[in-house]
Parts: sequence; structure tokens; C-alpha cells
Amino acid sequence: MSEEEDLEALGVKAGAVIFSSKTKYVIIKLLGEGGFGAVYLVQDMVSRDKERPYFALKVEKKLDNRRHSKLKMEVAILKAINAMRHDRHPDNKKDRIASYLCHFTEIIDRAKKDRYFFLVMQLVGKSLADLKAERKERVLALGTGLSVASQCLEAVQCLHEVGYIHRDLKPANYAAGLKDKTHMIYLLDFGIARMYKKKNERGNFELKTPRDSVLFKGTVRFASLACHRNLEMGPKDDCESWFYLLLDLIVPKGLPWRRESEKVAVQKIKDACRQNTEMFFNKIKAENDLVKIIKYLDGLEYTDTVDYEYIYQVLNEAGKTCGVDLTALYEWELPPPPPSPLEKQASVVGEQPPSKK
Ligand SMILES: Nc1ncnc2c1ncn2[C@@H]1O[C@H](COP(=O)(O)OP(=O)(O)OP(=O)(O)O)[C@@H](O)[C@H]1O
Repeated sequence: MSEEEDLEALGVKAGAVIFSSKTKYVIIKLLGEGGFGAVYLVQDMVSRDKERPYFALKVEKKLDNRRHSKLKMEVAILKAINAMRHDRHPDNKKDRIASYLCHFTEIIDRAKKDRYFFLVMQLVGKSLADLKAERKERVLALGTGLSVASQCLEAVQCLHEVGYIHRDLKPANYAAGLKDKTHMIYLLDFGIARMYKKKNERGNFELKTPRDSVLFKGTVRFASLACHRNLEMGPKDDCESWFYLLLDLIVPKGLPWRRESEKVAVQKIKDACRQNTEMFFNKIKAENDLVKIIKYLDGLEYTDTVDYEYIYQVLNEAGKTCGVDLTALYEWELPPPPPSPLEKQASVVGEQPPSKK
């Protein structure tokens, strides 16, 4: 049975009304399902707020044998981000971290039911995986890709600042915003995130002692080498996954290990790319800039603090090398290109234009 069918049996399905202590929501449709639950488009039936009537509702079934609730982790992280929003002003441009808080969805509501929990959050748009798949070349234009990747890293830096690592960074876990937020990238899905540093009695963060061996977590394609080697992951491992995400967004034909799904085979290619770094890039113009990032990250250890500013700087240099404007509108923000004369002609006679050979 799929998660959707499972949840349907609990009454969570299109048309159903779900109550929280604040309001009630009607489920419009399923947006997607994951390993532990599903996400639905819902509408607040009580609110008269015409501006934001739709939200995303994430549901997780209660299971006796489930040790870690993904939704609980998601709520803990979004609450930590919210707390930071109160402590530091997001509009304070001098406080870089505060200005990165915008990469997280707002928590609207949450509730526990007898057989499931749910979280209602700000609705966002298509994931980067979907946006990329819509492009003819299956990659983003270099300007869009470098700028989007920079936003993706800002979100990760902010998450690290509040004490968590994500452990599953990939294009499917980032999405662009809706309406006036189409230029904003959001980080989603904190289900397998982990706290890597904790505040002590004096209120200072202390790094958690690394475990000797850990189980593989995340997605093979984007996993760091330390993750393949069952080593404790830290901030630098998220940054390594982010680097693979960057390549996935901008390198035509994608990552060199895209055709492999088996863990060991993928690890071998990732290792081989370190011996011959050209393999990462498929001859993209920014290669000589971007290689600096992976060389820098490969020199870091679990306990090291990442120099994010250095990475942003390299991304900007890569933009200059390629002559692209990182402040321009993204591809999905541009009006669609006008139809070709052939397409125009076909629409007049109500036909599909003949395919170009
Ligand atoms: N706030 C949101 N607004 C709109 N769509 C969302 C939102 N959050 C998640 N989604 C979409 O719902 C789908 C499932 O989301 P998500 O990956 O967070 O769930 P999950 O159950 O934790 O998945 P997985 O087990 O694959 O990690 C994805 O397609 C995602 O883009």
C-alpha cells in the first residue's frame, strides 16, 4: 500500500476536512508523497485572509515501531529557525545569517490526531528537480544555476548556524517560491536532519562527539564520501552534497555517476573524480573556478567550520568567468518565448507544428 492509500484509510484524502485547535482545512489535492507520509495542498476554511488561502499540509502516520518521527524533526528545525527570526531581524542586511532565514517555510499550524500528526506550512512552488526537468537541455542556464546554488548554500549555512545538518540535500528538496517569491529558493524536508552541535549550560554551542560508525543516510547520488564510508557527517558533508547539487543543476548531461544507482559503484566514480577533476565538469567554462570548491571541501574534517564566504566568492568568480549576471531574473520568471512562425501557423489551422528533424 502506498503512503497515500495508507493515509486515505485514515480519512486523509482530497475533499476531507481536517481540524486543528485554530481552524479547519479542506484537502484540495496530493502534492507529493515520501517514505513516511504525504504532503497535500489545503485551504484554510475559516480564515478570511484572501492573500494566503492555500497552504501545504504534511502528514505522518503514528507508528509504534517508529523510533524517529521525521515530522518532529521538521517541526523542531522550523521552530529553531522561527526563534532566530525573533532574535535577529531578517531585514538586517548587515546580519547575513538573519537575511538567510527567508529560505525556510513558515510554520502555520500543527496538530496531533489519534493516528497521525500534521504540520501546516507556507506553500511553495516547484522543486528544483522539476524546474530542471522542464528545461529543454535538462539543466539550468549558468546564470540561474549559479545564483540558485548560492541561495541553496545560504539556506544550508543558516541551518548549520542553528545547530543542524540536513543530510539529504538534493534538487528535489529545494523549491522556488510562489507569487512575489519566484526568485526565492526554499529548503524543504528536514526528516533525516541531525543536531550536530548543542548549547551547553553557558549557552555556547558544543560540537557533538562523532560516533565511530554510522549507517548510510540520504540519497546515493548526492551523498558525501564520508557518508559512503559510514563516517559521522558534519557541515562540510552537507556542503559536499550541495556541490554535487550545483553540478547537477548546471553541467550538461549531469553528474558523472548519474547512470549508477549502486552505492559502491557511485562511490568509486566519486573517488575517481578526485583523481581527475575534469570528470566533474563536462567541459563547462566555470570549471577552473568551481574545482576550487571541491578541493577546499575535501580538505575539511568533521570538526571544521566551513568558510561559506569563500564558496560564495568562488561562485561569483565563476559567474564573471562565464559572463553571466547572477542578479538577473531566473528562467522561470521570464515570459515564455514568442511562438515560432511555424507554431503560429499551426495554431491558426488548429494543428501541431511538424516536428523539427
Ligand atoms: N511547503 C510546501 N509547499 C509545496 N510543496 C511542498 C511543500 N513541502 C513539500 N512539498 C512537496 O511535497 C512532496 C513531498 O515532500 P517532502 O520531500 O518534504 O516529503 P517527505 O515525505 O519527507 O519525502 P521523502 O520521504 O521523499 O524525503 C515534494 O514533491 C515536495 O516538493
